[in-house]
Amino acid sequence: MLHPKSEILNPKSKTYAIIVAGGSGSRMQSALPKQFIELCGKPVLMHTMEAFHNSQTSPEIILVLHATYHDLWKELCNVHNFSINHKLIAGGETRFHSVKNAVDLIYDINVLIAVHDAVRPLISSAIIDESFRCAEANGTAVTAVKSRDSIRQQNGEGSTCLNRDEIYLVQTPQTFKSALLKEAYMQPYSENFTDDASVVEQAGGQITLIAGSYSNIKITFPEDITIAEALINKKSHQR
Ligand SMILES: Nc1ccn([C@@H]2O[C@H](COP(=O)(O)OP(=O)(O)OP(=O)(O)O)[C@@H](O)[C@H]2O)c(=O)n1
Ligand SMILES: C[C@](O)(CO)[C@H](O)COP(=O)(O)O
Repeated sequence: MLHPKSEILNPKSKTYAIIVAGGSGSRMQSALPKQFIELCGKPVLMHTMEAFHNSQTSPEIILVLHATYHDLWKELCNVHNFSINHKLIAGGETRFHSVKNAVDLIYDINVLIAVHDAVRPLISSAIIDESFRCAEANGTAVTAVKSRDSIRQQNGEGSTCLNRDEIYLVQTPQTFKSALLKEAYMQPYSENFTDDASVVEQAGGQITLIAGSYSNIKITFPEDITIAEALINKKSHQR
C-alpha cells in the first residue's frame, strides 16, 4: 500500500540527491550515452538536475558520471550556461557501485539522501519533496506506481494471473535516512540489487512506498526520447 502524504520536512534537515549517470546506455544503441542526449534543447541530465534544484527541498547534488565523460559534461555545462552547483564524482562498474561511490562520500549519519536515475528527467518537484518528507518520518521512501496492465507469472510452460492491485512498478527517487543507506551499501554486491530499495531491504530495512507518476519514465530505448519530449512539451503548454 502507498504511504499517505507526510508532514512538512524539518527545514533544518540536511538533504542530498545522488544523481546516478554512470551507465553507458547499451539498450539505447546510441554512441552518445543517453544522459547527454538533448531533450527539447538540453541534455537529459540537465532536466533531471533542474527538477531537484527547483524543488522546495533543493538538496545538495552529487552527480555520478563515468570519468571518461567528465570533460564532456563540463563542456556541455559551458555551452548551455548550466550553473546549478553540484559535486562531480566517478561512476562504478554497475549502478550499485556508482551509488556506493557517492554514499561513501557522505559521512554524516543524520541526513537524508535521495538516489535518482539521471535518465528519469520528468520527475516532479512535488514527488521529490514528498520523498524527503516521507523518509524523514519513516526512514525510507520509494517511489512506485501500480501496474496499468494485467500481470501474469510464468510457471513452467504456462502462466498464472497475479492480483495487479498488489503489484507496484518501482521508480526513483528512492530516499533514505543516511545511516540506513550507508549501512546497506556496506554489503557485498549482489546481482539481485536492481535498485536502492533492494539493497536496503537485504540489510533489514522496511521499505515505505510513496506515489510516483506514470510520466516519470526511465529513458531506456530510442522511442523513450520521443515520449519524453512529448511529455515535456505537454507540461510546458499547461503552464
Ligand atoms: N554503472 C552504472 C550503470 C548505471 N548507472 C545509472 O543508473 C541509471 C539506471 O540505469 P539504466 O537505465 O540501466 O542505464 P544504463 O546502464 O546506462 O543503460 P543500459 O542498461 O541500457 O546499458 C542510469 O541513470 C544510469 O546512468 C550508473 O550510474 N552506473
Ligand atoms: C532503479 C530503477 O530505475 C527502478 O525502477 C531500475 O531498477 C533500474 O533498472 P535498470 O535495468 O538498471 O535500468
